[in-house]
Amino acid sequence: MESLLVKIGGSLKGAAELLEEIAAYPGPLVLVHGGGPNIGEWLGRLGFETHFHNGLRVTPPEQMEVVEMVLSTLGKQLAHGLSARGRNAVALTGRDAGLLEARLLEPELGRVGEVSGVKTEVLECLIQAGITPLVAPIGLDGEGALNINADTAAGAIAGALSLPAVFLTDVVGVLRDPKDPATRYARLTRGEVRDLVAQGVISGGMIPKVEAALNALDRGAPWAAIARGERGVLQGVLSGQAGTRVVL
Ligand SMILES: Nc1ncnc2c1ncn2[C@@H]1O[C@H](COP(=O)(O)OP(=O)(O)O)[C@@H](O)[C@H]1O
Ligand SMILES: CC(=O)N[C@@H](CCC(=O)OP(=O)(O)O)C(=O)O
Repeated sequence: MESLLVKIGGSLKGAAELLEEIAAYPGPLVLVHGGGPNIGEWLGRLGFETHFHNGLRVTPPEQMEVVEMVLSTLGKQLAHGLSARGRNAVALTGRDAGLLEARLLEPELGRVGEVSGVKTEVLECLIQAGITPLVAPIGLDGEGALNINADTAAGAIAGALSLPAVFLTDVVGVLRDPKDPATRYARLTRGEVRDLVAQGVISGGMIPKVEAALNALDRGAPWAAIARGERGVLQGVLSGQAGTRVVL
């Protein structure tokens, strides 16, 4: 069975149904998870205000520790959820074995990074050993941890490992009308993506997803798709029945 990189959106909050689906996949998987809603919730509880700029969370240094704590805990919870369902999983962040080298994106965004290098060794070792790695999107530069959008991290890792990239989220794919699941695009080219972003049809959290899908393809992923994290989705995406395939 084909190896896949699967990105789990924070919007899915590790739903039991999704864990069942992922645990049951018969082939090797590398998982990258988000956690945006949980990060927002914890920042709020701790009295921090949170702002987004072009879909990225502005992350002042004093909030970075919270981001890292939330993502690390979420990774461990997901690893437990999968291990308990018979798929042994280990949760990592970009700090482990130098996995995600990053650089500061724009100083005005605070500790927000983009991936500058992926050290794939630890992922390859775990896959070889039959263990599923889960990666939280924390990168490292010379100063310490950087907050990376999880879609961006997933695209970079899929490219580095030459794995198909499957972005699981809370919608069935890219939609012409975000409120109507019947308007799903089965396939989108780079040019079509660019037009839909310019028209405002693709907005918010969908922008980093389509960009990450294109980036993964540019870096060597054989294919990329965006689909809803539900039972049967991985087979659906593999057969081309579910989700939106992004092509070059
Ligand atoms: N054209 C579009 N089609 C589908 N969803 C869209 C579109 N434009 C914006 N979105 C939004 O993108 C969201 C998915 O991104 P996001 O909330 O960041 O998810 P995740 O946490 O899974 O990464 C959808 O729930 C929807 O509100
Ligand atoms: C820089 C940046 O925006 N980082 C994201 C990282 C988590 C993420 O991307 O989670 P989702 O997949 O749930 O959106 C954040 O702080 O929310």
